[in-house]
Amino acid sequence: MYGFSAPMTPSSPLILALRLHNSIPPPRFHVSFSSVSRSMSPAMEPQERPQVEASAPRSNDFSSDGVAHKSKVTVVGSGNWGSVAAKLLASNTLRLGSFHDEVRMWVYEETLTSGAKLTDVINSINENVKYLPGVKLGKNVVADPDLENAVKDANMLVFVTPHQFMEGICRKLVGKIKSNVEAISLIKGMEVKMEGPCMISSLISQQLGINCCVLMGANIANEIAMEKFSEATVGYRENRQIANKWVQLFSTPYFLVTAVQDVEGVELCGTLKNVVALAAGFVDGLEMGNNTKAAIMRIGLREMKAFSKLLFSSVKDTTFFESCGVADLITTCLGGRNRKVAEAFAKNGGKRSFDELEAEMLQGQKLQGVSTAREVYEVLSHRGWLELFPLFATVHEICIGHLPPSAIVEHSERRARLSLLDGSATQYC
Ligand SMILES: NC(=O)c1ccc[n+]([C@@H]2O[C@H](COP(=O)([O-])OP(=O)(O)OC[C@H]3O[C@@H](n4cnc5c(N)ncnc54)[C@H](O)[C@@H]3O)[C@@H](O)[C@H]2O)c1
Ligand SMILES: O=P(O)(O)OC[C@H](O)CO
Repeated sequence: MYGFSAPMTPSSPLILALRLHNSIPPPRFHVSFSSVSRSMSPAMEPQERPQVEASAPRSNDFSSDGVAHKSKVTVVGSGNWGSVAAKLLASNTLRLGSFHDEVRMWVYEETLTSGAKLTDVINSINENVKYLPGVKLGKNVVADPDLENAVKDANMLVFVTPHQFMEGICRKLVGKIKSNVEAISLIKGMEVKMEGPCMISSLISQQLGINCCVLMGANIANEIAMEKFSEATVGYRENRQIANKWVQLFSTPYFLVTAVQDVEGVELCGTLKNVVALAAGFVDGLEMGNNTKAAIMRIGLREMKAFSKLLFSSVKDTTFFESCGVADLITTCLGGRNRKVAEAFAKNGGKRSFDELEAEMLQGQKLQGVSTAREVYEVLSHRGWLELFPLFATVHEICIGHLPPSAIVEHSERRARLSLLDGSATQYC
């Protein structure tokens, strides 16, 4: 079987409740690879019901001679989430007439312990044995170790690498992509430059001169790989039609995507929750219990909102109630990698470094929270805001060994003067 063999039955209570609220498309389960028929498969109707695919011609782009062109999708990245993203996209490019079937996936090449190249293995058994073992990606996913070659024909670029590698990747892509490319970033992180913080979507837009949306949410990749029901949020700047196209390209019966016009709010939620997840992991490692963890999550959410609104006055309160906000915070603090490694860090009394624990526990997968905590701390100290964000500041100081893990509670208890933050904010980057 291939494609939509969702584990939830069409009559499961959750699916029924969601459908009653008109927020989930009707079931199209058990579509096999061979039986996918463009003319017969109905258009996906995600929550905000984009009409891109539903309206008569199936293609979106037309040349001057009126000939329709199909969009080509490339995924830049092939880690745990990158591989799942490729799987999601590949099931939809087969189904939607306005996309080429093939989804190209750029792989940061490595040699496996067997001596084989990761790319060769992915292409021969259709599985990313290192970052997503046991899951077939779809036969239309093609792994490519050559970055330039992977992007050269793409109209739609999906960026999903750990954030620390994006600056170098963008530098390599300058002048190598088509002029009409649309991009989306699934990357949870930011850069801090001399001028101030720079979100990864802005880095992509500025370095490559292209529009870039974001997709964030309560999305532990391994669960989505198993086709368990999840939600996600697309953040867009102005072009609603492009946002709809991304919603359509990612939506499946088990992956429900909603678009909101708040690119910075969505991206900051996805970025900052990783810092709170470290705090939650410290609490778990110290066995402080659920009430303490809930308190830390609440304080963290308050700091996420205040920090986001201080950086970008356009950030909307409602964004924090989308999947990218409170839902992602909860799932990451319960089951994410940042939480898990922070728990081990606290259990070891801070004596083993995050780098060491990451290498041992994640085997090549990367944490985003530790570097994000440092980046946030840089912004806070630059702007004189350290006192206003005790949880964010304390997480960084614990990570670098200046404070013990137990400080997470002692220091986060200090009353933050967040009422001071309800002022206007300047837009940076
Ligand atoms: N895994 C998840 O559950 C999940 C869910 C949502 C969002 N995200 C976000 O997606 C982004 C990517 O995470 P992931 O889970 O796909 O990756 P990962 O942590 O599983 O894997 C690390 C990836 O980095 C690559 N890499 C290593 N060194 C590199 C280099 N020098 N240059 C370029 N690439 C290099 C590796 O080949 C591998 O593909 C992160 O921002 C993460 O926060 C992850
Ligand atoms: O495993 P983490 O901590 O990187 O979090 C994964 C995702 O961001 C959860 O949505």
